[in-house]
Amino acid sequence: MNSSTLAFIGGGNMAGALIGGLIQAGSAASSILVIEPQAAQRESLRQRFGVRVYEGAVAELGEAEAVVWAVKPQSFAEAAVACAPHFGAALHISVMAGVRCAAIARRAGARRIVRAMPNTPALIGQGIAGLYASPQATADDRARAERLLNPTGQWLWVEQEAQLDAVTALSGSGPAYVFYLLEAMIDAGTRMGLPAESAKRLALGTFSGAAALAAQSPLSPAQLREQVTSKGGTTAAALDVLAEHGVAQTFGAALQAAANRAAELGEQLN
Ligand SMILES: NC(=O)C1=CN([C@@H]2O[C@H](COP(=O)(O)OP(=O)(O)OC[C@H]3O[C@@H](n4cnc5c(N)ncnc54)[C@H](OP(=O)(O)O)[C@@H]3O)[C@@H](O)[C@H]2O)C=CC1
Ligand SMILES: O=C(O)[C@@H]1CCC=N1
Repeated sequence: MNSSTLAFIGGGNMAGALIGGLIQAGSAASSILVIEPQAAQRESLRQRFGVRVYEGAVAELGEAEAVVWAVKPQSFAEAAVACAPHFGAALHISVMAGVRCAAIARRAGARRIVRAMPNTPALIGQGIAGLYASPQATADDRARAERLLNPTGQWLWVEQEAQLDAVTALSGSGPAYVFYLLEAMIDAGTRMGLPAESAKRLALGTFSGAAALAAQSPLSPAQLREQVTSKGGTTAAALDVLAEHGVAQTFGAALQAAANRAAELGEQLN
């Protein structure tokens, strides 16, 4: 990463993950500035990474060649009013769920925009993000966004902006579904008599092992599931209960609700 100035608007979880990755990848701390209203967050970012932190919009935003929008969608309008007067001709990269390029262009005066939808495993370099570039973004802009995301894990580009709502529903919110299943499996194991620590280890090992197998195997997830499922055996008994309760359909409905919410957050800002 080169050392031209990068400005983060919002210094919470996602900004912290991205900044941590950039610093580890060799970016100079002095090239990163963060606007963050919470004193505790500012202090944490300053101590962990040595970046420049400010409570509110400052003239230094004009130095930024790239701006990263990492506030909640509901905070974007107010933040844009405060910051927009200071921006130069920067590339704008947004990680905000739902907020459309059109709204970022209109409210922040941005022209070249890349939207990214990362997820929290980015905190340990094992995230996966979807990226979308506005038609005005250049090849250099895309490369810059890739350099921002690289240290946090994997990324892929989508062709249509609306597809980012599906990315948000699947992988942006996705870690929460995995944690939810983990909690349920650990609880069940504990109720069936395992020590809590053992149940946790077994559940975690099962998730990481199954994910690694699915990633490496030429077989589809459905075929891998069939390999586990002996006729008349234990897995079949469990899967019958999941089917009776329509768990696959429920998952479908849950992801659709997340995508709808992303679209709604976007519409509120148009
Ligand atoms: N968490 C996740 O898993 C993911 C989040 N995202 C997106 O990333 C964005 C940030 O999420 P996350 O990091 O979790 O949220 P956080 O709440 O941790 O961070 C946002 C920070 O921005 C601050 N803020 C509020 N208003 C302003 C302002 N006017 N100027 C500057 N900073 C401001 C907030 O302060 P205060 O608390 O006072 O409001 C808060 O500290 C969201 O848009 C979300 O959709 C994307 C992918 C995954
Ligand atoms: O829950 C949210 O709105 C954010 C976006 C994706 C993950 N967290």
